[in-house]
Amino acid sequence: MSERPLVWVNDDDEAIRFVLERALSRAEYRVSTFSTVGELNEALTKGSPDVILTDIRLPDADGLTVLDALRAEQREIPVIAMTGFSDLDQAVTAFQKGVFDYLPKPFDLDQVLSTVASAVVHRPASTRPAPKEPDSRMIGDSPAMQEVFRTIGRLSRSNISVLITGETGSGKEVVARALHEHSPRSGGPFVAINTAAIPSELLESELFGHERGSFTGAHSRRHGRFEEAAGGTLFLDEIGDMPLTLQTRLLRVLAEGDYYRVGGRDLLKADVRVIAATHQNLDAHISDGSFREDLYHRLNVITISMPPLRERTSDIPALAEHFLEQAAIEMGLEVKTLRPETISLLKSQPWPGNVRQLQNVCQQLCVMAPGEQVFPEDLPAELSVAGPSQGRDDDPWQEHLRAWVREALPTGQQDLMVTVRDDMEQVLFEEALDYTGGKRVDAARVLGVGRNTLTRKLKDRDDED
Ligand SMILES: Nc1ncnc2c1ncn2[C@@H]1O[C@H](COP(=O)(O)OP(=O)(O)OP(=O)(O)O)[C@@H](O)[C@H]1O
Repeated sequence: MSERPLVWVNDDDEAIRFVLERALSRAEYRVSTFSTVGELNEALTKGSPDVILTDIRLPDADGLTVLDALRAEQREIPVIAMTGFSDLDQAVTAFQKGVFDYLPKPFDLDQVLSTVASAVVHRPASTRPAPKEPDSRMIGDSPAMQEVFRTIGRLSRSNISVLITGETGSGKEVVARALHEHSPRSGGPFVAINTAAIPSELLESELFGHERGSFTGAHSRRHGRFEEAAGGTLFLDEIGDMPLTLQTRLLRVLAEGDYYRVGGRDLLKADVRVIAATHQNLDAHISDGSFREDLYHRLNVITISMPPLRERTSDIPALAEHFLEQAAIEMGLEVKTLRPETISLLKSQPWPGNVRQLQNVCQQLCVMAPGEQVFPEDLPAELSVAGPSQGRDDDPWQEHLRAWVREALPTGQQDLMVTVRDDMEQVLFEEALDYTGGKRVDAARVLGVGRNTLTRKLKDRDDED
């Protein structure tokens, strides 16, 4: 997952800083605030935001001078200017100096957010944070994953379109990267775009680029993802969310092999292999008319279906080990290991968030688990055990028992019944005696067994000890 975009706000009015910081943080941006041009310039020597929002009239200098500083260093960070003393001249000057957009105060917060969103999407590729080198190792011993590996292997000499289906977090992007890395295009770029994350009105220019002035806010020519991915692979994630008009355009580009930037006249060659992914049922979208059937067939030359994690629980130990190690390296902490009973518990979870959810749990454990070994009780609360007292047929403890049995049987372990019964009695006796303050008569009553039975069993245990 990429990092949240960083927005720097420069305004000498504390109330404005407060309001903007709150609104932007709620919209999932990271925010830093400054109150003078000096402070902002100082910060620019050490860091680089994705977008700068600056007042023009600041106590020490004109806020627009930041544009001169950025230009001198050839840094293309979009700057949005704000001012309470707006007039046409000032707006014109701001645009001439190269601001991304201009917001006269008092502004509407929704307008600020949409302008920032648009600046983030259209910032030049060079200012986007370099994607973290992904650990492209794909883990999975389960038969289902072995089948996925075989398909990737079979496709390694081809450039055909692949549609990857599977629940969210099941590893679709990992598969897309693997397909790219094992393809004749591996020397070219791998460019991913999440169709669902980009406002539909910006998606066309995001994909195909635009010419300067082709629409409001298009202040300079921009290369689209098709151009960025030339010679490589374009990964279209969440393809099911693509608006119909754009589906038509995409289909035409894929069929004809060339396209124009938005507002452009130069015909560009679409030199990409397209891999698409979806967690949705595209058949249903085709039936209700929200997805084009002809585009579906063009994208879906081969389908790879990612099985959900809960259907390949045998992958959990290796995945967890990998994620615990990765988290420890990233955070500079010691590598933790899972106790066998913790693994059994993890295997019995429903994993609605799939591999990504397991990855998050491992990151959490890396920081929070107290010791080097991770015990079941160290797991986050949502993975903890509910007792049988809740009386549901699918209570997790039965699932844990099931997972334990499944694990124990192939190891050749004998006397499973005896082991389980002894452990169960031990827990029941201890808890009941604890509850009744050590009174055996009462403990036998609450457990629903005869007093003599309880006494005999306790004696047997004492003798064994
Ligand atoms: N088999 C695997 N081996 C190692 N890491 C994996 C594997 N599968 C998934 N991951 C990791 O789990 C996380 C989620 O995977 P990925 O982003 O590929 O899922 P996705 O199906 O594309 O999700 P979404 O539907 O939300 O886009 C990523 O950090 C990825 O590196």
